[in-house]
Amino acid sequence: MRRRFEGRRLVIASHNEGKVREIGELLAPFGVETVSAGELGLPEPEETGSTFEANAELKALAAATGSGLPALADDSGLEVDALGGAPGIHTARWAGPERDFAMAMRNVEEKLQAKGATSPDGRTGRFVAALALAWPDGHVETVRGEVEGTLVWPPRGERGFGYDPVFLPEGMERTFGEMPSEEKHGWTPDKPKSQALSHRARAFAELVEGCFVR
Ligand SMILES: O=P(O)(O)OP(=O)(O)OP(=O)(O)OC[C@H]1O[C@@H](n2cnc3c(O)ncnc32)[C@H](O)[C@@H]1O
Ligand SMILES: [Mg+2]
Repeated sequence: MRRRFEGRRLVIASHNEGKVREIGELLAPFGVETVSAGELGLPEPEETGSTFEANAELKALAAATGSGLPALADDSGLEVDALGGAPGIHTARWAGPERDFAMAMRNVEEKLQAKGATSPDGRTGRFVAALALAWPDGHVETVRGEVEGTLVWPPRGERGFGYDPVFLPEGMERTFGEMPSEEKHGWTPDKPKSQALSHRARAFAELVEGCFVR
């Protein structure tokens, strides 16, 4: 049994604007008042975990204990099969301190080229997201969502954030960078969770089942 979120206010424990926006969209139908870690002036904890789940949990717990409110964190990344699962939990770091995603996408592409990965089946990977919902008393609920796809080059589309323009989700014709965010989510609370498309929406659909009532 998951612990249910019964408050009014929830901290979105992320300093990534793109994520804060997407999580806000996913939460909107639940009538929860959200505030981001940045707006509360909470520090960005060091991500010392060796899994997405561990990093999501440490970010959520830091925000929940720092604010006295329940907090939802997301740790996510891109795993490229031909690169042995890299960049994985280091996906943000590949963009450098300036968070330069044009450079990060180029870097992934150069590594794929160096492996001779030119055909789509040599360029498979997935986006992974772990979501952790933590309470100030230290209780945490954690879920994971994944979406398989292929890496395209050159980047396509101006929407979304991060690596979205190079990620073509399986069975789709447009990259995440070309989709409006409703399509990237693929899910609203009136739909079965199997409709969720993005890693984040898949994880969220799993989490709300036990933790949120509309
Ligand atoms: O830790 P917080 O403050 O939440 O923000 P962050 O950007 O550092 O987030 P992560 O540590 O979880 O790193 C995730 C990386 O994966 C990328 N990423 C995650 N989800 C993505 C998505 O839906 N589309 C594109 N890129 C994504 C994102 O741009 C980051 O570089
Ligand atoms: Mg981070």
